[in-house]
Amino acid sequence: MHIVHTIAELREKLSGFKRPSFVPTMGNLHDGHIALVKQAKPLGDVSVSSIFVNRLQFAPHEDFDSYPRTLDADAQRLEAAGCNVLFAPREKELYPEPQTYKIHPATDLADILEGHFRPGFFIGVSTVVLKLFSCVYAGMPSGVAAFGKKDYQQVMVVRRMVQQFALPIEILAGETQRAEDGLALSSRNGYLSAAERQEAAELSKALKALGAAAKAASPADLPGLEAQAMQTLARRGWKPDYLTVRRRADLMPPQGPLASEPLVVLGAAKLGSTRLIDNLEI
Ligand SMILES: Nc1ncnc2c1ncn2[C@@H]1O[C@H](COP(=O)(O)OP(=O)(O)OP(=O)(O)O)[C@@H](O)[C@H]1O
Ligand SMILES: CC(C)(CO)[C@@H](O)C(=O)[O-]
Ligand code: BAL
Repeated sequence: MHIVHTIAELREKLSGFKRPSFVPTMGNLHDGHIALVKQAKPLGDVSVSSIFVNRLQFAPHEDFDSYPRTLDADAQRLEAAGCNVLFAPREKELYPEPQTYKIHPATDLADILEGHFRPGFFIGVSTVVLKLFSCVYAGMPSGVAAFGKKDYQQVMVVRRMVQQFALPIEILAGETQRAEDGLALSSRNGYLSAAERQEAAELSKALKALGAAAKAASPADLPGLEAQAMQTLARRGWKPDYLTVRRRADLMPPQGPLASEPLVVLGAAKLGSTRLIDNLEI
């Protein structure tokens, strides 16, 4: 595996290939990331991953500074997974000057849920993803990029961007990899104390319970069920941002009979100072 830190080196290592399979990450890799690399690899002719903690998508009070940076261990895991090129740019390489040209996904999709609770988040994500895409795919006839369903809304925002800019990139959405107790794997799980780690599986349990209750309900019942689910977590010491049942197609609240369209239950909540997100398709 080649480890490259500049765009020029990346392009040099990719010259001669026609269809990169790419997994962008912020590093501190776990089995969720590795599963994405393994799923995407057979769909392209060279496997590329990036590690870049993107300041643009963090609000000033968020965890940009404390985000775990574990490049050596990450490189070992990627090499074992069959990655061919690891792109790990320094901040000055990707942002040599303040990034004043930004992608503003000003849509219903990007302003709700995560976009509501983390204003600016999808601007930062879309901007860096487009920039990473341009580093990896420039001059390529096609490509594939893999994102995890754990960040459900992020996959949808990226898909929409790829469609609106007519990028020749296929977006693969990988299933959420979980610990045995159901907790979605996430780099931020590393912030949890031992007691919090035990409690953390309650988020996926709450989504499951809300999904089961929603199946037997009508749309008018949903706000009450969602409020109950948030209260249950709050009583256990969580600070929930949202637990909600949405249409998979556009993440809007369902209008018609709940059995008639594909739905997803999404949640975000803070346990101590750690904010976790998860979701479950029902
Ligand atoms: N448990 C998981 N299963 C599948 N894909 C995942 C999982 N966790 C993260 N991913 C995906 O890996 C890619 C890189 O994510 P990132 O580096 O932010 O990791 P993360 O664990 O989600 O970190 P964070 O704790 O910051 O949310 C994203 O597409 C993300 O959706
Ligand atoms: C897609 C991404 C790498 C952009 O920084 C990040 O949002 C992530 O790791 O999910
Ligand atoms: N995994 C999504 C990136 C973030 O939370 O900043």
